[in-house]
Order: sequence, then C-alpha cells, then structure tokens
Amino acid sequence: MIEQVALSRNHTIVAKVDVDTVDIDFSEMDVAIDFSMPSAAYGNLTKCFEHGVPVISGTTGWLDKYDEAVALCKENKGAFIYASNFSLGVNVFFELNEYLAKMMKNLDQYKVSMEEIHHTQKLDEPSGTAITLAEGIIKNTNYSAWKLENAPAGEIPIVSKRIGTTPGTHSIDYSSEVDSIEIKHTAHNREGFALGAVIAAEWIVGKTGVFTMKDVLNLG
Ligand SMILES: NC(=O)C1=CN([C@@H]2O[C@H](COP(=O)(O)OP(=O)(O)OC[C@H]3O[C@@H](n4cnc5c(N)ncnc54)[C@H](OP(=O)(O)O)[C@@H]3O)[C@@H](O)[C@H]2O)C=CC1
Ligand SMILES: O=C(O)C1=N[C@H](C(=O)O)C[C@H](O)C1
Repeated sequence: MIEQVALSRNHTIVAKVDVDTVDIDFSEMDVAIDFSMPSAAYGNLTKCFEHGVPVISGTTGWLDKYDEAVALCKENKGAFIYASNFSLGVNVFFELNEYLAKMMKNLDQYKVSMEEIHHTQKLDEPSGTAITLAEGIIKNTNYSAWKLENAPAGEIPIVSKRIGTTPGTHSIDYSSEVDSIEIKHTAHNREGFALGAVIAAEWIVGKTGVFTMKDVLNLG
C-alpha cells in the first residue's frame, strides 16, 4: 500500500527491505519507511540513523526502546518520526480525545473506557493507537494508567477485539448513570495509514531532529 501511494505521488522506490534482506543499499535513499515487526523495528531504525537516512516508523509494540532511538537519532544528527497511527483522521482524533479529556477531568460521575478492533493478523494488543489515546487521557485527567480489560478504579480499561480484516476502529466512551458520550474513529481501509506515512516522508526530507505527526500536519 505504501509503494502504491508513493508511486502515485511520483516517488521512486529504490529499495524494499524484508525479513530476508541481507544487504541494503542506502546510497540512493532520501528517506526510509518502516512498517515491520515489533522485534525488527529498532534494528531497522538503527541502520537508517547510521547511514544518515531520515526514517518514518509506523511499527507498533517496540516503544520500550523509543528513548534509545531518539538518543541515537540525535547522536547521528538524523531525522525521525514515529506515529502509532499515520492516518490524518486519527491524528485529528488524537487532538479531539485530549480536548474531550480536559472537559471531563472534573466530572467524576463519568467513567472512561476504550475499545479497539483490528484484524486477526495483528500481533500486538492493545493497539499502538489505543496506547496513544490512553496517554492523551492520562495527560489531561486524574487517570494514572491504562489496563487491558478489568482496570481498577483510576485506570482506563481497554478492550481489544480481533475480528476478520477490520483495518482499525477506536472508540472512547465516558459513561455515567444517566448518559454516555462516545467518540469513535473508523478506518475504512489501510490507505489512510500509507498516505499519512508518505506525507510524513515527504515532509522530513532535508530536516534534522525528532518530530511527530502534529508537526507534519501543523495541528497547533
Ligand atoms: N502507524 C500506523 O499508521 C500503522 C501501523 N501499523 C503497524 O505496522 C506494523 C506492521 O503491520 P502490518 O503491515 O499489518 O504487518 P504485516 O505482517 O502485513 O507486514 C509486516 C512486514 O514486515 C516484514 N518484516 C518482518 N521482519 C522484518 C525485518 N526484520 N525487517 C524488515 N521487514 C520485516 C514482513 O515480512 P514477511 O511478510 O516476509 O514476514 C512483512 O512484510 C505493525 O506493528 C502494525 O501495528 C500498521 C498499520 C498502520
Ligand atoms: O496493525 C494494524 O493494522 C494497525 N496498527 C496500528 C496500531 O497498532 O494502532 C495502527 C492502525 O490502527 C492499524
């Protein structure tokens, strides 16, 4: 999907890296995009930093090494963007989530919960997007952590479902005894993720530093 979107925007694919790739020719690359495996992402990023190639990372489930990746990027004067979700809609949804969380902060009668649904091939749970959403709530409310399924009071319960080929659905619910407020993002297919990653790749060429999709999309 990334290749398809990149070609449609007049880019050239100079290398494709898979689990079996032994030698990578970095010489012709303006930028690299990594959507691989939680166990492979950090190693792939490292190689890009060492070869001075800016890198866009969409792989989820490796973030225990994010700080190390940032340090390595800075050490090599590289350029790097990680996003748990590159779709433009989800990046707006991240902002909406934080805005709603701020408003709900002092309304103790509402309890928050989250649900994410993805295809059955997905390796990680909860999704990276759900973790970013939970962090957005924690930053703006008195919730202290998130937990899969049954969370104790003060923590955000996340329910992960794996159904068919679902590209990615995330919803956040604030419920009281008398009503509920729900916000939801539904990906209709995977093209939005690829398009956002290619837009980020176009944006980062020629820059140095560690950025986010908020910088790319100028979301204030
Ligand atoms: N941030 C975002 O917007 C999005 C993030 N994702 C994330 O991207 C990741 C990939 O998801 P998805 O595309 O569904 O997974 P897939 O399994 O379809 O694709 C993963 C690819 O990575 C390849 N791969 C495995 N090991 C390596 C390696 N060491 N180096 C390079 N490539 C390798 C696999 O090759 P092979 O098939 O040969 O094993 C496969 O082609 C997941 O972490 C997912 O959560 C997904 C969509 C959107
Ligand atoms: O694995 C996927 O498919 C997706 N992964 C990302 C995530 O973990 O949030 C982004 C998107 O939801 C699709």
